[in-house]
Amino acid sequence: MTELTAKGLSFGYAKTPLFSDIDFQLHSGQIHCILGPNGVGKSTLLNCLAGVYRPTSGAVMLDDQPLAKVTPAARARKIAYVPQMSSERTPVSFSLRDYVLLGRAPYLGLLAAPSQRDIAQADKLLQRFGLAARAENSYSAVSGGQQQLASIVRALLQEPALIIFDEPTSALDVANQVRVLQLIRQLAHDGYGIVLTTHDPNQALLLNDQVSTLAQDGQWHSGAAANILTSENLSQVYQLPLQVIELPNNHQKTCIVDQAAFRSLQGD
Ligand SMILES: Nc1ncnc2c1ncn2[C@@H]1O[C@H](COP(=O)(O)OP(=O)(O)OP(=O)(O)O)[C@@H](O)[C@H]1O
Repeated sequence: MTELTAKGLSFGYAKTPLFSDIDFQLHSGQIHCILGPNGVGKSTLLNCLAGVYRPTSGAVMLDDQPLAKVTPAARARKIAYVPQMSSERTPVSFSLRDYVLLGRAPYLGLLAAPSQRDIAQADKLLQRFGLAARAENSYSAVSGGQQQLASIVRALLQEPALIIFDEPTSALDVANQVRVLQLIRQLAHDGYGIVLTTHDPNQALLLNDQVSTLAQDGQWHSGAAANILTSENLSQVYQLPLQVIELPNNHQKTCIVDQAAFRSLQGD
C-alpha cells in the first residue's frame, strides 16, 4: 500500500496565495478527482503533489517520508506524472515508441538502453491504445489525442504505484475519453492510486470514488463523490446553476445545466 498525503498545503506564485490549507489523501486502489474552474490552481496543486513545486507551507508525504526528501529517481518509481497536454507542438525527433520508452528511464543506468522486455511491453501497450501502427512515426507527427494517449502509455511503462493525471481526456474524442476512464477504473482495481483533474463533473460521477473541489474563493471540499458532487456544491464552485439528477431508468447520476436558469442567463 502506497500513500500520498498533504497537510495544510499552501502555494502562491507571487505573494498572494493561490490556495491555502489544503488537506489531500490518496492511497493505492483509490481514484481521486479534482474539479474546479479554469485558473483556480488545480495543475499547480498537482505539481506540488508530484514534488515539482515546493509548497509555500504545509507538507507532502509519500508514505512516511517527506516527498521533498525522496530522490527524483526513487520518486519516479513510485509516482508517474502525466502533465496537461499543451496545444503547442514541440518538435520532438523521437519515434512514438522511443517516446513511451522514456517511462523506463527510472529503471535504467545512465547509458543503458531499454531491454527487449521493455520494448515488447511498450509495443503491447501501444497496441492496446490503438497506436501500434504509429510506433515508428515521429512523436511530433501524430495528433494531439494520440500524443495524450502516448503520454499515458509512458506513465504505465514507469510501473509506478500512483499516477497523477492532469486532464487526461482533454484532447480526446468521447470514445477515447470513456476508454481512458475505463482504464483508470481498471488501474485502480489493479491497485494503482490515481489522482486526476477534470473539467467534467460527469467523469467524476462515473468514476464514483473520492472527489475534491477547489473554488475561486479558495474553498476546498473533499470527500466521497456522493457528498461532494451535489447540485449546491457544484453550482457554488462553478458559479453556475448546475443540477445533479438521477436518471429514472438506472439511477445513474448526471450533472446538467438547469435549462430554465440557462435561458434566464441568456436574458430570454
Ligand atoms: N509558472 C507560473 N508563474 C506564475 N503564475 C502561474 C504559473 N503557472 C500558473 N500560473 C497562474 O496560476 C493560476 C493557476 O494556474 P493553474 O494552471 O494551476 O490552474 P488550473 O486550475 O489548472 O487551470 P485550468 O483548468 O485552466 O488548466 C493561474 O492564474 C495561472 O495563470
